[in-house]
Amino acid sequence: MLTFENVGLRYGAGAETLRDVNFQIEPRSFQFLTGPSGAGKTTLMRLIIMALRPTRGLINIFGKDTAALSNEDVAATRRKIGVVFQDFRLLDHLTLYENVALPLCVLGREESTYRAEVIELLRWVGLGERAHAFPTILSGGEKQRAAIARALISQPKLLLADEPTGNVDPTLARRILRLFIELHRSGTAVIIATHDLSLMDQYEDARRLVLADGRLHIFE
Ligand SMILES: Nc1ncnc2c1ncn2[C@@H]1O[C@H](COP(=O)(O)OP(=O)(O)OP(=O)(O)O)[C@@H](O)[C@H]1O
Repeated sequence: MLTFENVGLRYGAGAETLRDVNFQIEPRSFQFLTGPSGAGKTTLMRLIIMALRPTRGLINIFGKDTAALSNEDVAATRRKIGVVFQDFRLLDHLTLYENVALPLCVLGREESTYRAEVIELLRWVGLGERAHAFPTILSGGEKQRAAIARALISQPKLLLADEPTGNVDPTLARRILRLFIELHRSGTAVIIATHDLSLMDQYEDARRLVLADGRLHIFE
């Protein structure tokens, strides 16, 4: 469902941040993306969601060459990808329910068609009681789980999560990992960017994509 072929990315005039990156992501697969701080994990995720264009190489997603996509196709492709950003990106003036419902609301869906789905998803991430709270009064872990719910509401085929356990204690990190594993078992491909070795050790079946010196090394 996603292929990188000889992808390079250079910011400005400096050296390449990513070099000759080659990998494939299969449907229903689970992988950790790891590497030292500054290795390019966020950059790689931004390439996948087409927030950045590669300096060279080919990126093919859901069977299409991303270089050939029209703006409309880019928007349609992004709707198939759920993203949990490092900084959550919740809107503070909306309740959790409204934040999670937003992607569907933007698509013009009637609230009656999704209300139950949003409540169910908030329950699934353990925030059923917090549906009408505003993000400003939530803990880091609660915001994290709300951001996960929002990424999942459109039932994406591919989920990207950037340091999804960076702000939570080990118990909550385990719980969040279990949510991602459950999601993967229900058919979504999952890529989790993380530095957290103990988190990766909890799911040894996962592939590891390791960035170092701009190159990607794959451990099946
Ligand atoms: N917009 C930008 N312009 C110039 N350089 C950038 C930009 N964004 C990132 N970089 C540089 O690219 C490199 C990779 O950054 P990136 O954020 O992708 O790393 P990361 O592996 O996600 O790091 P971390 O684990 O600390 O989040 C770093 O050297 C960073 O300074």
